[in-house]
Amino acid sequence: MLHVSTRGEAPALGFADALLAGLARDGGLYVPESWPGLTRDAIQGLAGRPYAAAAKAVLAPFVGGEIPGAALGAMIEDAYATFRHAATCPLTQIGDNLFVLELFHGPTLAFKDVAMQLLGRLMDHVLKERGARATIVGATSGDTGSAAVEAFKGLDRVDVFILYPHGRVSEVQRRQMTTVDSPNVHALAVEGTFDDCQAMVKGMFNHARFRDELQLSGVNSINWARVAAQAVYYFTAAVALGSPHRPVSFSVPTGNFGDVLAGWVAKRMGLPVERLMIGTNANDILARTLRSGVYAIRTVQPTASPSMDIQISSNFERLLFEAYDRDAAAIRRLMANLAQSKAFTVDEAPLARIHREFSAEAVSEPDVAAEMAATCRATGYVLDPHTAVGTRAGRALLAERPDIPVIALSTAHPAKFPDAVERATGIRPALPPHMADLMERPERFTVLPNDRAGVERFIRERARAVRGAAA
Ligand SMILES: Cc1ncc(COP(=O)(O)O)c(C=O)c1O
Ligand SMILES: N[C@@H](CCOP(=O)(O)O)C(=O)O
Repeated sequence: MLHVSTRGEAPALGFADALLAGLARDGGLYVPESWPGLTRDAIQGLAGRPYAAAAKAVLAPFVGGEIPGAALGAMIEDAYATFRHAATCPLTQIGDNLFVLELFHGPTLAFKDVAMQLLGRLMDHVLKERGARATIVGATSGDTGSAAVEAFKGLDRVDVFILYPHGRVSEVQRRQMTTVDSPNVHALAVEGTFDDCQAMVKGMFNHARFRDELQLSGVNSINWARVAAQAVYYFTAAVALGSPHRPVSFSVPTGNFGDVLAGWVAKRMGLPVERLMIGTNANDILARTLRSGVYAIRTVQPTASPSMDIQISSNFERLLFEAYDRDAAAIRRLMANLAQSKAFTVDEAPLARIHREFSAEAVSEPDVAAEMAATCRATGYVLDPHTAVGTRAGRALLAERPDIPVIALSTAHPAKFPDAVERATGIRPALPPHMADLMERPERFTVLPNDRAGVERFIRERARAVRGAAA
């Protein structure tokens, strides 16, 4: 299976090359050149199977034989053995036809582990096969970074540099990145926002000399393999509720648009999904875009769901590529407008295509807190603030179609955001036993100004020092 860039000016790559490349060399994002499908029988056959079995069935067509089936299967088994729930990603009912898909039973308590545990193994496998090494640079608003640190710590073929916005992640998130004592892990606190960190990472990929010298790889959802791995839980959740015989809708707390895009991919592969709800917090660029067609960047506002404090939703580019019938020139034009004037307008026909499958709701800060409080009062279930955006937006779908089950993605364990949860519910969720001493562990991080050249210099020097010490 070849992968093409949304901007049409980078070489098409196979799965393993796209996995290591991260961002395409023309600044675009890789997508498979065509969408594989699963038959109704194959989808039905996932019912009752372990999560790893579903992952093998969904991911095999994307990998396309580039990694032998037995090796891929072993990596998948291994990745999901790290989860602390027998079902890996279980469903819980919290209302009439309203379900929560718990994606937080992995090592770092957020949905990022689902893809990252596999990505770490896949990258290590490909690098070993090629006798190569890589420098991973990632931008995080808190969860991708901790999941990446956990997945890549101690690997001798990769150095990991994680850029996070200084002072804008929760204490638990920060400590998950800064307390891992492994020489190949580097936590960089950038004096800026997540969008600044993400722009810096993309800038590094577009800086050809730096990219080649350090053999850069990316683990954000700009990496196609991340999105593919996230498509799996849409299948397992829908099948548990009777798909393919019964359609379901999903409500997804959204920031960088990777997770909800994975739901769209599952639908393209044949899963009967009625609606995909994009739930945003007060950083509502996507809700505004669906309403008006105008994608316009505003200043990011800090909220109780900091992982979604994002204005530039990278993966929206992948959806636009499809909505524009894969017209790469149109995508280049939109992205040039964004770079020049911090805005672009989606044309009428592509916007109408997006509306056919997606809805969007922005959930205000008081409504997020009210959703956490009301759910806890009514059911005893404690939502984290990101999940609360999803359940609240999901209720809007139910108001329109009460007969179609809505699955809200629960993207983080409430203990990652104890202050916000306690403010809303009066309950302070405890960290699970494997993290009980997190607050006592020593931290190691470097604060850097919001300046790409300076961060590149730091990464180059640090990578040289680590490689020199290891040689
Ligand atoms: C806890 C949590 N929920 C939701 C999101 C949004 O996911 P996405 O960026 O894939 O839209 C993120 C990160 O972006 C997150 O960390
Ligand atoms: N919320 C994310 C932001 C980055 O998203 P990604 O899915 O593109 O890695 C985070 O926690 O870092």
